[in-house]
Amino acid sequence: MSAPPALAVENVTHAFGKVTALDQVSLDVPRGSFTALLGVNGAGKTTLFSLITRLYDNVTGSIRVAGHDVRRAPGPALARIGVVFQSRALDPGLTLRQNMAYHAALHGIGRAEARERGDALLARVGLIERADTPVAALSGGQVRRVEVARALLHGPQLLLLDEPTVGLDVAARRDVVRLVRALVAEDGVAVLWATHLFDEIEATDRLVVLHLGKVLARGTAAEFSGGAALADAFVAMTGTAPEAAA
Ligand SMILES: Nc1ncnc2c1ncn2[C@@H]1O[C@H](COP(=O)(O)OP(=O)(O)OP(=O)(O)O)[C@@H](O)[C@H]1O
Repeated sequence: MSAPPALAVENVTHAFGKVTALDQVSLDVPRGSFTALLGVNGAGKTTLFSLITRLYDNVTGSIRVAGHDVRRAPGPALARIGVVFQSRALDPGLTLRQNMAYHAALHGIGRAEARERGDALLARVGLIERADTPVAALSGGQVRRVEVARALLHGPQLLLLDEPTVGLDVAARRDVVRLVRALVAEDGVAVLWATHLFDEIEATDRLVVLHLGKVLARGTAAEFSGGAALADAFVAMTGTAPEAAA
């Protein structure tokens, strides 16, 4: 039997009162793949991430991480997930190394191993020279790269990123995208990348289009756009104005 995917979401529905944020959502992220989750504001991306990471209990359906159901086996499932949320996860007054040590301790990683892994990951994201600098002195793009390193401390198979380039300038966006794609290609990490920015998606990427809580399309970006620009295909499918989709 082949190994289960890094993430398998089946028929997940979630409502906030009368608002159905997710409606029978199914998708998967194969091991070692980059999958883009494309949706404009209110699509349900953050709600989905909150269910995968058990901030919310999923009400119906199932979510499995490398075969482990997040409700029935939360420990093994969560141990395999790294997350970069929209909100900042680092203490700005602490240095990069101190932040890494703190998060390693939260994962129960011993001091010596934490230092070794923390430094290796800071090197991986190109910031080892800044290891003893406070996070407050970094640029927005550098902070994002440290957040990626932090999310990888416990060696997860699946990395979730919720609109990680929002608020960054063009060069910093490009660096973060490149870094995460390299983690997939070279380190075998599986990535689910939530975004509303079409230019972050490449033709060969696996793509899930989420709109108003429903999955409207799954496949490669090229299959979805059928030769047209991705934004045009999205607007044609959803009727959402280009301004909102930009
Ligand atoms: N805590 C909450 N209480 C009530 N409604 C919520 C809550 N969180 C999300 N919603 C609603 O659920 C729907 C999906 O929101 P969600 O934040 O998951 O979308 P999103 O794709 O992440 O969009 P954004 O990029 O704006 O965060 C929206 O209609 C939103 O208003």
